Amino acid sequence: MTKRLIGLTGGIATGKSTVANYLATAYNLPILDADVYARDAVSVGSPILSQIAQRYGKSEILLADGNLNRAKLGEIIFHQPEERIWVENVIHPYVRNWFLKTINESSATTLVLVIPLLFEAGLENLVGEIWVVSCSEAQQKQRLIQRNNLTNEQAAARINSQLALSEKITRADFVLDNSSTLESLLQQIDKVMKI
Ligand SMILES: CC(C)(COP(=O)(O)OP(=O)(O)OC[C@H]1O[C@@H](n2cnc3c(N)ncnc32)[C@H](O)[C@@H]1O)[C@@H](O)C(=O)NCCC(=O)NCCS
Ligand SMILES: Nc1ncnc2c1ncn2[C@@H]1O[C@H](COP(=O)(O)OP(=O)(O)OP(=O)(O)O)[C@@H](O)[C@H]1O
Repeated sequence: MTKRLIGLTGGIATGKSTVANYLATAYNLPILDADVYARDAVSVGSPILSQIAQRYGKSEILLADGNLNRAKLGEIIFHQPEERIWVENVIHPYVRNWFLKTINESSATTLVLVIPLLFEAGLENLVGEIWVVSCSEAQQKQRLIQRNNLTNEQAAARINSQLALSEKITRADFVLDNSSTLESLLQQIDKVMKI
């Protein structure tokens, strides 16, 4: 039987995790999260973390305990597009393989794949339908600043590293508008799940 593969994307901090948490609790759906796989890719002792350390210098990019200094790598890749592309080229194949392996091994009939960079990384074909979670640009920036404790400039750099949300909306099968209350968002999810 073919599996229903829901690709959940949107801009940074527009509400993907909020939607995924609801799909997990209310619909008991398994959630596969690209950010989790991307973290796994750079775990202590991994070949990918070694490559990153080699490029940026161990003392520069690793914390005292050997973990990746994520804030430091973020400062680099969200300000230098060529470095972002380099990092993506080493991490994305790992993430893609993890998705393929997990989908293959799962006995679930419906799976939710949370992929922030679904369009940017050309992963449209991995999923059967694309849901885009949206809100206004001002809300997105505000939520990002608040949740990650970023400056206005840092938040803008992250947002600008991604394909414009307006463009993602045009490529969606379903758009979930998260510019209002949580309740309104959950109602929209229930509606789409009934289709
Ligand atoms: C730069 C890193 C270390 C910053 O870590 P941090 O803990 O601050 O953020 P986290 O990993 O939770 O990501 C938060 C969000 O940032 C955005 N983001 C992450 N990487 C990218 C990128 N290469 N381009 C655009 N946006 C990105 C996504 O919306 C993501 O959901 C990390 O994001 C990273 O390793 N990025 C490169 C790998 C990647 O492309 N990951 C995206 C999923 S495959
Ligand atoms: N309707 C809403 N009203 C107010 N705040 C919200 C709403 N929906 C989500 N938020 C808040 O906005 C922030 C971003 O939401 P969430 O973490 O779900 O986004 P995300 O798209 O998964 O982010 P990322 O791209 O970083 O993984 C969180 O702090 C969340 O609590």
